[in-house]
Amino acid sequence: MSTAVPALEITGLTKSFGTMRALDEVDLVVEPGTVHCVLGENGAGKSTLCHVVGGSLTPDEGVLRLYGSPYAPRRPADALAAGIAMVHQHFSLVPTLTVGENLRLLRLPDLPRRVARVRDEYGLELDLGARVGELPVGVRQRVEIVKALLREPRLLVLDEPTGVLGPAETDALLATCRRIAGSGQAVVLVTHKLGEVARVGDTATVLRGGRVSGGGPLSGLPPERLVPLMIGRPADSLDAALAGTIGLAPEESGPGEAAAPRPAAPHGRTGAALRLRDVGVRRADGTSALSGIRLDVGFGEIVGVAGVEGNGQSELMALLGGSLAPASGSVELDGRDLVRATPRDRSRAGLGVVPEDRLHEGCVPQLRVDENLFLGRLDRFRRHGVFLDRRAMGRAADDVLTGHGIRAAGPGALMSSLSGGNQQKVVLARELALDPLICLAAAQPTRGLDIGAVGAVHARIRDAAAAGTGVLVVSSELSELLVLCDRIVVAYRGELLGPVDPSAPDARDRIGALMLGAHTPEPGGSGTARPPGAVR
Ligand SMILES: Nc1ncnc2c1ncn2[C@@H]1O[C@H](COP(=O)(O)OP(=O)(O)OP(=O)(O)O)[C@@H](O)[C@H]1O
Repeated sequence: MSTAVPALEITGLTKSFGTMRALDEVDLVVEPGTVHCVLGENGAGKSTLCHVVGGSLTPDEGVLRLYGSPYAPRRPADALAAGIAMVHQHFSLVPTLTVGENLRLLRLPDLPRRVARVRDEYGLELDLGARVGELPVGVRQRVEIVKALLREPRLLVLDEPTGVLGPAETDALLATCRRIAGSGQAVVLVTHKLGEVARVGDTATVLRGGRVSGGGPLSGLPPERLVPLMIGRPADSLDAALAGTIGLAPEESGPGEAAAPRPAAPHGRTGAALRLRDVGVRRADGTSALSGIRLDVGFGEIVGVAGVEGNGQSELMALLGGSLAPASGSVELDGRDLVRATPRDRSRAGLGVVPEDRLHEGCVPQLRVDENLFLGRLDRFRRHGVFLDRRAMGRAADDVLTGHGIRAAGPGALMSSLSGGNQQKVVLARELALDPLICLAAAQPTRGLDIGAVGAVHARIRDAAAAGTGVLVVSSELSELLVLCDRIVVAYRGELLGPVDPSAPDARDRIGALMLGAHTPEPGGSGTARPPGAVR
């Protein structure tokens, strides 16, 4: 490790939003030529820290030094001029433009040479003529990284860059981080994934409730020491299967280590909570996004949809949420036709939907947290059918916030003021509270959540299933599906392949093969007496 002046040195950084102290006297040192990981639970202050370094937030107190010089950015342009490039959680590309057009918006001199250098040095290939809106999410993320690297930064800050990436794309990104550090620059990497930390990090700082709870060289901070610093309780309090998936066990959790089997749903209902028959969906340009989909989710059953992103999963969720109508086929909730039902009708009928893009589709950012929690159900707080009893609503919301461990200034805080993970928890809490809840369809339910919250969400999903709800989980995290689901189908080019029994010894390999389009039949069927899943 270098003994030169630190790339970034932060001392006594404090930032409050009203009464919420997001950062409280934070100290942090990043050496050049290293990858420094910033860890912490949802709402710990990680993004706020990134925004201060990137010049989009001004601190209340504290001193920043960049390569030994005082650094006090007032706006993002100051950070860029000082040699800092940022990659935030949300994409900053213009979807209607091509990759090349997006890069030209940077107005950098000598762009072709820079693009060639980034390609040769980091192996990051781009199709400059491709329209960004049509690119898979992993490729879009690559464009964001290239965009940051084109500036030839001295410090690259990545705020949860792997949340939206599949395993191969994550590997490529982590390799890029190492290469950047290897060529002498510094990287700050915000992540929830301890496996990634162990693979690329040199040093770490852990935040908890806005304060530094620990940190130092990662050689002395194995996951079992990081976990208590992050979540305030010992690593062995985590669900065993989950611990495997975050690098606390020697092997990644896999089949056979899946969660203990749940008892069959006590209500003894037969039939399907959700039934899709021969469903076809077309995109706006007329091409087929989903075809011949047959899927049953039984009462009390958890069905997973695996697959590389961009194989029809988004359209499946849009179909269930009611924003996309099928071109053919039927969609039924407990025998009730849903095809023409509005999103509100669906929610009232008992279909909970957690969309992938919670901020834009799952909630109303400019409304309060309590209004978002009871969206569509405000009537229960009306007095004399007219006045909204805001106190009662606030009390009910407070209970939900406490019960779900949601960090917010209070029920009256604007949804947009919550950290990404806490927004996610609000959307999940709202959908899980539907009454009745016949079926819950959740896309990437734990994306962006801290490791303590992931376990809590898995427990809630299992509880809902144990109470008879059918659950459909779309996730790009195969480890998550293997610990959570009774049955897994694989989205491939708009079809659902499988099913695979996650407890089968070769489940991971079989799912991997199906992701590449292999039509391997399940020996002996799904291995359960449950309704058949995708039938191909
Ligand atoms: N603009 C804002 N207005 C009010 N409060 C804010 C604002 N931005 C952040 N906060 C609050 O500051 C705290 C820290 O948020 P931050 O986004 O930094 O957390 P985080 O560690 O990045 O969390 P996550 O892992 O969920 O992304 C949170 O409690 C959040 O609600």
